[in-house]
Amino acid sequence: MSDILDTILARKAVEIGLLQQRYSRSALDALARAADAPRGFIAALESRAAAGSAAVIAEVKRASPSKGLIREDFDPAWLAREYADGGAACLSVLTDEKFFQGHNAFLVQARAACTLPVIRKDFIVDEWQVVEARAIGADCILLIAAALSPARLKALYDAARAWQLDVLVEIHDGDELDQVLAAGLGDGWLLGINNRNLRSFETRLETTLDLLPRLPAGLPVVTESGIAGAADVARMRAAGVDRFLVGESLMRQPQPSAALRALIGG
Ligand SMILES: O=P(O)(O)OC[C@@H](O)[C@@H](O)c1c[nH]c2ccccc12
Repeated sequence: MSDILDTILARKAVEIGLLQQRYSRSALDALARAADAPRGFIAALESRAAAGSAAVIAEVKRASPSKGLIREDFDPAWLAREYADGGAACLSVLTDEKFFQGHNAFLVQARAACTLPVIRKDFIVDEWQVVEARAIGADCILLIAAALSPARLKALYDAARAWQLDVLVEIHDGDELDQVLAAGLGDGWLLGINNRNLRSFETRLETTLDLLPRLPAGLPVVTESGIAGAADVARMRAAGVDRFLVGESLMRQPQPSAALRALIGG
């Protein structure tokens, strides 16, 4: 049976074809070379965590397949300034147009409005999308284990590192964790555990908590999705998780800066 992830990946194959029609590879490479230098996504996150604070990647997310439209008044530059003001370590910007109502331009606008590093949140399955990410100014990319064979994960990771991009590798269960660890990635990546199942949309914070005993010591982990407030942050921090990716609960607030400050706490 075909689920939402398969549907999204089928659309990505079309978009990659369009990208390859719009640019020659040498033209896309030239844009990527001309882009602003990467800001150091992992370094920014790690310095916040090392300082003993909750390190939050705050997400610019207008809509999602599971929630529909999340925020009516949507201004990526304003949101970026709110998130920076509220103490975000990094930003995440959805660039997928069809399923999340995102846009490459939103990443450009958000990044230009602050000094924080930005991850391009999309479904990357091809090297051209990695180069496109650098061309629009991304500092980090997401690679989703459920969408990639181990060999492709490694190839895309290597491509990202060659462009000085950091990588957030997302898993959702123990099998995906084993695959990622077996892929033999070097440095320059972080592990993300998505509490939301991309196939069923079920969101459980136990997804992160249950996987913790299986993680290699010293591997930094980001808990993603379903963080609704300060109580969830406290619960995670009590279990030793200090890095967070938060979208919806901040996007629904009239003043995201204040909401983020409350989430991070003292
Ligand atoms: O809005 P939430 O529940 O705070 O979740 C944010 C982020 O984790 C979620 O948007 C996400 C995690 N992994 C993804 C992969 C693709 C698209 C979106 C995502």
